[in-house]
Amino acid sequence: MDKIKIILAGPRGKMGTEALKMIEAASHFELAAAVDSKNDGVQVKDLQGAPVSMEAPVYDDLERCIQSVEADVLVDLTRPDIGKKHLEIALNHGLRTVIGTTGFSNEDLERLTELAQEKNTGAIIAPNFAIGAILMMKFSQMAAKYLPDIEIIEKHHDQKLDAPSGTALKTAQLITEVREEKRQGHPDENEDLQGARGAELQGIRIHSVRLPGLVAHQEVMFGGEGQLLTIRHDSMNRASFMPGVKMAVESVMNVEGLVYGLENIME
Ligand SMILES: NC(=O)C1=CN([C@@H]2O[C@H](COP(=O)(O)OP(=O)(O)OC[C@H]3O[C@@H](n4cnc5c(N)ncnc54)[C@H](O)[C@@H]3O)[C@@H](O)[C@H]2O)C=CC1
Ligand SMILES: O=C(O)C1=N[C@H](C(=O)O)C[C@H](O)C1
Repeated sequence: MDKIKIILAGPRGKMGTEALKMIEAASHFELAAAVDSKNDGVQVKDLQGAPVSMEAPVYDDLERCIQSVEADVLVDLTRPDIGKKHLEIALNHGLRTVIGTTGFSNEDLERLTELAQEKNTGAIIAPNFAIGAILMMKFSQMAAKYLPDIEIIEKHHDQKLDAPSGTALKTAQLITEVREEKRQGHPDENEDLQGARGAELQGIRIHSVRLPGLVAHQEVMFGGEGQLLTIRHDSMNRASFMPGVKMAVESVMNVEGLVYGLENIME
């Protein structure tokens, strides 16, 4: 079997450095190049935190990288504004893409779904690669059918740029597929301090906590008469995401159009 040749965007980041280790350890993956915001022309092995044996060039521009190296898949682990641009560039070049970067709006998803169709190219946007988090979202969708009063509390490290998290948005979206829109709380409820009740998506409340010491955590709370159900997932480190990144890279080789969420490719 030919190796899957990967361009990794964001190789110096918390996720990127972990992804480099995963690529190096997978015998059927090969790093074709990396795209960084700087370090154009250096070798990946010379980046801080990179495996010392990784011989692949660094580019500071994705377009030029795609034109210069032979690759099968782009993996993007950068930042919201860059991830969107990168997916657009990759699709325009017909390059299959796995996006772990979060911060995509519904409008972004609609536009990029159309572009993937138009360019006849497969792509996966995975708001969360951790298998346990996918299960947490699926279990929450199941529970929402029976307990429709729901509050999502997501907790992340204080370097996170987007709020709410991609996982919280995806969880809420999955729940809206099975739950009628519903106003929660008292009909006369008033927010005496703006934001006290969190963000709102079709009546579901979403609260974002940002603190040093946290990695990535989410609780979905369901309230019923005389009972509470809490479904919770914790990622303690970035290694927790890597089996999902690996699965996404393998799967994107056979995907048509844009797939939003790893649950769509898990058996
Ligand atoms: N889908 C998932 O399971 C997960 C997704 N994430 C998301 O992945 C993204 C990255 O997260 P972290 O690694 O924690 O962030 P980070 O801040 O540690 O890393 C981001 C990296 O992107 C680089 N970057 C910025 N502009 C760039 C450009 N133009 N080209 C190439 N690289 C560029 C930065 O230099 C930095 O090294 C975030 O959007 C985060 O929300 C994070 C963890 C899990
Ligand atoms: O920024 C992070 O760290 C994470 N981002 C993703 C999200 O926004 O849901 C996935 C995970 O929660 C970690």
